[in-house]
Amino acid sequence: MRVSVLGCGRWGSFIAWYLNHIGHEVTLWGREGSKNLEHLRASRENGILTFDSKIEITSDLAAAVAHAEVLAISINSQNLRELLARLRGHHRGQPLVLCMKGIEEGTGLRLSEVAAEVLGPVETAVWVGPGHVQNFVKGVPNCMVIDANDDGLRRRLVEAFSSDLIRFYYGADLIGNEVGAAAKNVIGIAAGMLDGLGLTSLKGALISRGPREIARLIRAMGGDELSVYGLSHLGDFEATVFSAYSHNRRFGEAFVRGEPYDELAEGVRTTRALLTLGERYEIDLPICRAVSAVVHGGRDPREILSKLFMRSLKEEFY
Ligand SMILES: NC(=O)c1ccc[n+]([C@@H]2O[C@H](COP(=O)([O-])OP(=O)(O)OC[C@H]3O[C@@H](n4cnc5c(N)ncnc54)[C@H](O)[C@@H]3O)[C@@H](O)[C@H]2O)c1
Ligand SMILES: O=P(O)(O)OC[C@H](O)CO
Repeated sequence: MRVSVLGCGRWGSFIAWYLNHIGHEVTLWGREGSKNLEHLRASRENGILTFDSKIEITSDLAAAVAHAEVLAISINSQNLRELLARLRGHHRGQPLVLCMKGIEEGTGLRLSEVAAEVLGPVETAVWVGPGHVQNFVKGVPNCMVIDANDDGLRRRLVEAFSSDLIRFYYGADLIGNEVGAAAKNVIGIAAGMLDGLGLTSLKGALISRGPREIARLIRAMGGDELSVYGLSHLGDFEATVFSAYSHNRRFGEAFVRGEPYDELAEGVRTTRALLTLGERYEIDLPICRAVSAVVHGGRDPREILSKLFMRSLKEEFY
């Protein structure tokens, strides 16, 4: 399959590396002037992976799109709308594979909904689930999930992209998989905060209570609440809540320690988007609210944690 990957950061570069590794014809596009692109062009490596000579690297969006049967996109979620608007003039209806985890701030739209809003009806898949580049390039396998708004696309991609390095499952709940994947980053920030506060032992409670509030939201949005226990959310906790590689977990830890953190932590802006959805669907999201109170509201994390504990008492499952 001829695939163009749009976005040459940590994950986009990996997607290009992986698809080439399993025999697809790959072009990687990045913005002209992008440091990642320049570095990859000059050295064909990015500090974590090394590119095979067959991978084309370009800053010509029109050429990258013209070449492709499928477009895989992996950039900051909040910039997807802007990239799709640039893509509009070149797009010839090729299916999109969104390799990203977020919900649009301001609108509360899932990324597949953003794609439909900008490009009109388009076959769109999401590729989500656990995995860090550092592990994959060492040959450590993982399981992921591909879901789509079109059954044929979902099947074609799972079958074309599966290998002994990534075992893909057919996703069957686009709402649940998109919301679950985005929300795991917020749980990851909360986990990092616990690490930073010396409260790592509370992570068990976090990974039990976090999915319950996200499950209620998914159900209210028309998805299947069981999706929260699939690869896109619970299945991603080892790679996020417990991993030394997770940018979201590391952001949360650095934040409560008052240290700077420069990498992309998608959960920061997804937190706000989830609260928008919580209001829209009248679902209380206490853990998301707590993360937002600390990260956006500047509140003391210990005080916010104590408030979480002192809420009215509840049945465990409701
Ligand atoms: N296991 C997984 O599924 C997995 C793993 C890592 C990251 N991700 C997801 O991949 C996405 C990207 O994360 P990352 O770690 O690669 O981030 P990153 O910061 O390393 O890379 C983002 C890239 O997007 C580019 N970019 C930003 N706005 C753009 C625009 N408007 N047009 C073109 N390029 C633009 C940046 O220049 C950068 O190269 C996130 O949504 C993240 O959650 C998924
Ligand atoms: O490093 P993070 O927190 O962006 O997580 C990366 C992947 O989503 C883990 O599967």
